[in-house]
Amino acid sequence: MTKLSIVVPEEMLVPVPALPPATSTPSPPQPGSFRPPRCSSSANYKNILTHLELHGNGGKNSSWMETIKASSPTHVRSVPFLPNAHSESDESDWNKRLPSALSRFDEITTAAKGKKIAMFLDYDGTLSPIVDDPDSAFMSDSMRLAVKSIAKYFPTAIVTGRCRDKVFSFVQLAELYYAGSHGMDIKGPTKLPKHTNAQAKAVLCQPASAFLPVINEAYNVLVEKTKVFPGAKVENNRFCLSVHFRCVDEKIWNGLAEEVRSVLTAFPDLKLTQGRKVLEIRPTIEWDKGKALEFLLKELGFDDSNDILPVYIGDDRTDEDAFKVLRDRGQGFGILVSKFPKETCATYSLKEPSEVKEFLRRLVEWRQISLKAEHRVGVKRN
Ligand SMILES: O=P(O)(O)OC[C@H]1O[C@H](O[C@H]2O[C@H](CO)[C@@H](O)[C@H](O)[C@H]2O)[C@H](O)[C@@H](O)[C@@H]1O
Repeated sequence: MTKLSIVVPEEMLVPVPALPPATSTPSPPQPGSFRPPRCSSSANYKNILTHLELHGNGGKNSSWMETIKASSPTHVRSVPFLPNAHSESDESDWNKRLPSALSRFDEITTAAKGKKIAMFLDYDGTLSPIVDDPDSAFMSDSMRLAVKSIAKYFPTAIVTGRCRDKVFSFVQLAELYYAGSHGMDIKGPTKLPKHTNAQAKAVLCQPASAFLPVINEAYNVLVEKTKVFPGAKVENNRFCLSVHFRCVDEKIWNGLAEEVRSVLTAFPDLKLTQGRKVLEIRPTIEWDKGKALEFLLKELGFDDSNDILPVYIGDDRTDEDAFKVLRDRGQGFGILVSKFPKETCATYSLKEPSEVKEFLRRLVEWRQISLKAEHRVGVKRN
């Protein structure tokens, strides 16, 4: 029997006990809220829960806190019924299941021949390494240059759980699309790159704007109520909130989660999910990074086009919604940033932000070479 080891990553944890999982029926749409044509997020979330249940991490007896303790991304955890787990063959199994986008680079560029690449990039854990202080998750200059170069050749969007203005202050590239608040706040480039049209510049999509008052109210209450938990930090991401517990003593994680849950009982239009040592609070509308990806493809004029190759790179559970959209469309590739095996709808993997940078650089190089070749052919013909 093949031995298998698995890391239960931070973002694949079961939701806080007693909260409705993401599969629950959302509240009726609020005035002005946007109902997208199709939704895929809950299905994927259900898969993850099923996975956790299958492997003994989501069972009723295991507490939320125990699950979190076992979830550090550097913590290799054996599947209970397959003991003595981690081995070199595990790594090669993982590489076979989700090959490196760098080692399979030629496969990707072959698929891109005759098509236009559209690049979608998550921020935290993808373009910047995970750090303790969310306000200090800066992007390196070399990463900024790599993203700037990619945007010269391909339409490029940042798709993040962060507030759009905040992520812009980190990235500082006006030629990109930005989809903040898990895709609930989308804006087109303010500086027009060569490949975009004038229409794209005016893009603005805010499907959760009707929820702003309730989100702000919940933010104020959460700031007050979490003050007694040293290290806890509430981040206002405009159309969603984050309660960070990375710097909270794990002995009080459970208490903090209970407090957040208790606050949310007064806000039935908000739901709670979980990311990398963060509790995420957002409106109950059916909108996620996958919906944002579909919206942007449409805005770019590629909705029904076979001439597009969308590439989405991300590290978080929330990015799975976008990976799934690509998989369901049979179009483009999801690239998961992770050093460890995870359940995923992505096609390829990259280990960390430095590999993301390397991948972006190689793509730029490939594009420059193919443009030169196209130019030479054009000159010969004329
Ligand atoms: O969609 P993303 O761009 O991946 O944003 C998801 C959350 O990212 C940030 O939190 C995460 O990164 C922090 C900085 O490295 C880290 O301290 C935290 O523990 C991580 O959860 C961001 O602060 C959140 O608001 C986003 O929801």
